[in-house]
Order: sequence, then C-alpha cells, then structure tokens
Amino acid sequence: MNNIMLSEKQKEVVSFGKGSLLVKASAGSGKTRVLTERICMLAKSTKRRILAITFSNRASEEIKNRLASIDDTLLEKVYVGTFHAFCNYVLEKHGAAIGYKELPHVFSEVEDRMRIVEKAIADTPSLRHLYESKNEKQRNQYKSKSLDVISTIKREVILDEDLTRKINDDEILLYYNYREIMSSLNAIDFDDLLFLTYKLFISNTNIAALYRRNFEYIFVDEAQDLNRAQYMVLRSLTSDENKNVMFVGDSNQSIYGFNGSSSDFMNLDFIQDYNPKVFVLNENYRSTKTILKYANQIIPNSSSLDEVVLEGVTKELCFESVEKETLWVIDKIKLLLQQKKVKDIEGEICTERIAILARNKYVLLPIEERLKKENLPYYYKSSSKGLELSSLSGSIFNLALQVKGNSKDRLHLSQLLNLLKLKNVVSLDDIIKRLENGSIYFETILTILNLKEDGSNFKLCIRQLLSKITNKLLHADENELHIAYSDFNEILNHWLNYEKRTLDRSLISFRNAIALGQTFANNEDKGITLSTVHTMKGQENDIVFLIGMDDMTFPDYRAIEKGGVEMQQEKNNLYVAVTRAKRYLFVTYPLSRIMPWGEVKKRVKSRLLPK
Ligand SMILES: Nc1ncnc2c1ncn2[C@@H]1O[C@H](COP(=O)(O)OP(=O)(O)OP(=O)(O)O)[C@@H](O)[C@H]1O
Repeated sequence: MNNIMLSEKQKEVVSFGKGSLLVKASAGSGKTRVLTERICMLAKSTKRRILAITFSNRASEEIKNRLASIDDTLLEKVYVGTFHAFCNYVLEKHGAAIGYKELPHVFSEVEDRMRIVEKAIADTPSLRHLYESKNEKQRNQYKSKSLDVISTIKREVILDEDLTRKINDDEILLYYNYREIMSSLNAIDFDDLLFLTYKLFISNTNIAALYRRNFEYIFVDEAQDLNRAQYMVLRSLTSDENKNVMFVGDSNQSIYGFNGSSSDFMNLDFIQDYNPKVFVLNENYRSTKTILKYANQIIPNSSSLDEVVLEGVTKELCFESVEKETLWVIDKIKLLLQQKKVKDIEGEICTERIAILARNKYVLLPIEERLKKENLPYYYKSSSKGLELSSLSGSIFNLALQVKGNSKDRLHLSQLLNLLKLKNVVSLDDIIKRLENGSIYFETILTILNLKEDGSNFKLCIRQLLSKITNKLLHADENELHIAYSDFNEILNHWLNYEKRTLDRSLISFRNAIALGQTFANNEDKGITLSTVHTMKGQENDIVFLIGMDDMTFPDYRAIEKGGVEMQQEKNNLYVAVTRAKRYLFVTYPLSRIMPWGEVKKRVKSRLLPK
C-alpha cells in the first residue's frame, strides 16, 4: 500500500461501507488513490466480486498494477476495465442470447465504418440521389454526419419502438440498412458494445441477475464522462437491494462531450436512483501554489490552496512565431536538463519528468522535428496502441486474420484482394493458389491457413514464419523482409499480451482485444512525453509545457464557431492540461501561425487563459 498517509477526508471515502457514494474530486485530489485503496479494502471483506469501470485502458492498467503491487491475488476478485472492455466480455460470454451465434467482430477502424455507411446510403433510395449529387468532400462530410446519427441512436439508447419520435424516416432507414450490413458481416462497432449489452440485459433478465449477484460493489471512475448508454448498462447491473456504487469524478474535467458523455451524471438529480452520499475532495496533492492559482483563474475555486507548501513556477510567454516558440521550449528543456537540480523539484531533472502538451497533435509537429534534430529522446503518449504495421506482409496478415476469424467478413476480404491485386477469388484457400510458392506473401497466407481457431498454435506459427523470414534474409537483403520481421514480432508481442489476460481464446477474440487496445505492452516509455490534452487525462508530470495557446488553436476554432457546451468543454480541457503539472508549468503561444495552405495568420492569446 502507498506509504503516504491518507487525509481524513480520503479515509472517510475509503472506509465507507455499503450503499452508494458520489465523490466529487477536483484535479489532483487523490481520487485514483482513494479508489484503489477502497477496492483493496472491500476486496478483502467481500466473498463476491468487485467491478471497477475506468475510462481508459491506461487507467485500468494503473489500477490493476496498484492492486497487484498490494496483493496479486486481489485481481482474482476484481474486474478492472473500460465500459467497452466489460461489455465485450459480457457479449463474448452471452452474445448468443441476442442472436450472435458466433462472436461478432468489433470493427474499430473509422475507414471500415465509412465504407459500410456508404453502402447503407446507397441502399437507401431517398438518400442515394442526394448523396450522388455531392462532390467528394461533401460526400465524406455526409458519411461522417450519417455515422454520427447512427452513433447517437445507440449512445442515447433509442430503442426501435421510439425511433419515429426522435429521428426522421430517412435516418431510420439508413440506420436499419447500416445495421443489416453490419449483421451480414457478423460485425459490431464500439457503440454496439454498450447498446447490445444493455439490450441483452433487458431482454434476458436472468443473465443480468447473474452479473448483479456476481458483483457486490461497482466503481465508476471519471463519472463526469458517462454517457447514457453506459449509465443504462450500469443500471442493469444494480438493483434496489444491491446499489453499492461509487461514482467518482470531477465535472470540471468533462472533456468527452463529442462522444455523447455528459457531466450530468455527476449531478444528484441524474443519479437519484442511487441516492448516493456525497463526498467532496478538493485538496490538491499534486501541484504547487503558482500552478493552482493559475488553474483557479481558469475555473474559479476549483482547488483549495490551504495545505499547499511549495511555490513552484508558472509562466506565460508569448512569441513572434511558432518557430520562436519551438526554439524557446527546446532551449528551456536543455537548460533544465543541464541544471539537473532546480528549486521545488526533488531529485535530478531527466527527460521522463518533462511533458509537452497541446490541444491537437499537429501543434506538436514542429517540436517533434526539433527534438529529433537535437537528439532529445521523446515519445508520443497514446491512449491505446493497436497494431502498428508498416510492411505489406503485416497488413496482409492482419486482413487475412480477420477473414479467417470471421468467415462472413467480405469487407476485409475485398481489401485483402485489393492489396494482393487479385480478382475473382472468394476464399483464403483460393488466394494461396494464386501466389508464388515460397514468396513472403504466400508464407503469410499459409501461416494464416495453418492457424487453429482457438489460437493454440499461434505462437508456434508466427515463430516458424519469423524463422522463414530470417532464412530468406540470408539470401536476399530486402527491405520488405526486414520490416515484415519487425511487424511479425509486434504481432507476436500483441498475442503474448492477449494470452496473459485471456483463457478463453480465439482468433476473433484476439482481433477484438486488439481493437479494444487491450493487447499493447504498457512499457514505461522513455524520454520527453508529447501528448494531446485528452490523452494526458489522469496523468501527471513534474514539468509541463503547454504550447500553442493561441486563440483558434486552443480553444479549437470549431468550438468557437459552435459556442455553448463546446466552449465549456474547451475550458475544462485547458483546466485538465494545466493541472497535469506538478511543479513547473510553462504556457506559450505564438503571435503568428503558418496555415496548412501556406498563409501566415496573425494570432492572439487564447481567450481561455487568465487575463
Ligand atoms: N493524502 C495524500 N498525501 C500526499 N499525496 C497524495 C495524497 N493523495 C494523493 N496524493 C498524490 O497526489 C497526486 C494526485 O493523486 P491522484 O492521481 O490519485 O489524483 P486524481 O484526483 O486522480 O487526479 P486527476 O483527476 O487530476 O488525474 C499523486 O501524485 C498522488 O500520489
């Protein structure tokens, strides 16, 4: 257990017994810590299990690691995962009850869903005509908008019988067509994971009852990011007799409105079914005085400064151009690294203690370029890493794996054929006949054909393929072979991570685990962290540079156009960014920016920053 003493308020939350509680915890007030310690305390006292729902895979991993470091048998009693991962777990076990005889394949790629919605539009006569009259850019916008409509139906949990009251007839037809195509491919999307689980629970009350009996306590981390579908799944998991739910979150950190989430669920009126006891944690244990004063100017009274001792450093700086801003950041980093020891930071400064954050990834590109030039180590923080393949053979394997795991998957079969430049082929058995015997593509497909459905020979097959590639490399030093070698190693690593966490294995469940970001190794990343603010949520660093704080960049110009809730979310996003800093915070902005089309635009300080 963490040696640092819990505060009295934190102790009260940790030791709270049965019943529901709503913990309103401001940034850095120790909510993750309180959550972990309470899980640990309850796991020892209950004979049943505990469900801990987090908002990201990273947060799940952190809680799991903290629990395992206390006692690794704890994890046998606690399911820790995101809502999506939990719903996937439920559907893997009980999907047959709502008609999924075979495990559905989670289509996570937006490009795949765009293709499917395009087909759905083409199948909807009243929309097809309108769609065909548009240019390519407009068509893409139309497809994205259509996907939004479909997502909203699922996120808002609108059942078929209520559709006519909420959306127009064309949209209903489009939604039905999309659903039919997905079903013909035995595929589901991320929104389906939640929506279908909810449907499963309401149509099979015995299955819902099983989960209610199984989990005695439920924890919902980042409750300000709940959406309706998630809330409805949660409702199905609790009953009048069993309402031991801990909601913990901070409405000032609500930044996922674009995903249909709403901080309403931090509001007692919205969760009155649970009648939770409210606790407020507002002492900040993370940041120094100057940082908190700055954060309190963005969101007034968000943190109490009473117990904060260290001053730290907070500076806002403005530069003529992005180039000057970039150079200053790099010079400052080099200086801090040279100084090694600075006021209010214990121990030596190293690159791992520094983070550079921005609203959007493109803002980080000039910094990345410069870091490379200067040979300073850095990495991009990512919320979950899927397979990152660079070779053609790797992509062929990835597509063929999907086809092998899901025989109805014509979508990826046609992508595979495109990649191999083949026509009039309908199966993997036919594909291999058309490839040159012994070529790397032939070996790749052969490996897929040899895989058993339950994955029991997966490691063996990939290792055999790797040794074939090694042999080939002795005779031909081809670039594709080198990249393929590294790709198949990456695939093997993902499998090994999957294998560790799953007993009930299959090729399609492996693909789904990849889609859900559950198979990447959460290795300690080395160097300076580069991250968007969204991805940095829940994390902290001693020294934070928040760059690109010019208006239109942060807040994002689209949010300015829309105003209202979107601007509130931008403000929350800034608050999240600023409160990631433990000791030093540097906020910078340029007075000019070169736009992607070459025009130089004047910029001003972000309207969200303190005046
Ligand atoms: N009682 C305490 N005494 C000293 N340090 C503490 C205490 N509780 C938490 N901390 C430290 O404060 C920091 C913030 O804690 P934690 O990450 O749990 O906060 P959080 O509320 O989840 O933050 P956020 O929502 O901003 O991500 C951590 O470094 C943690 O170790």
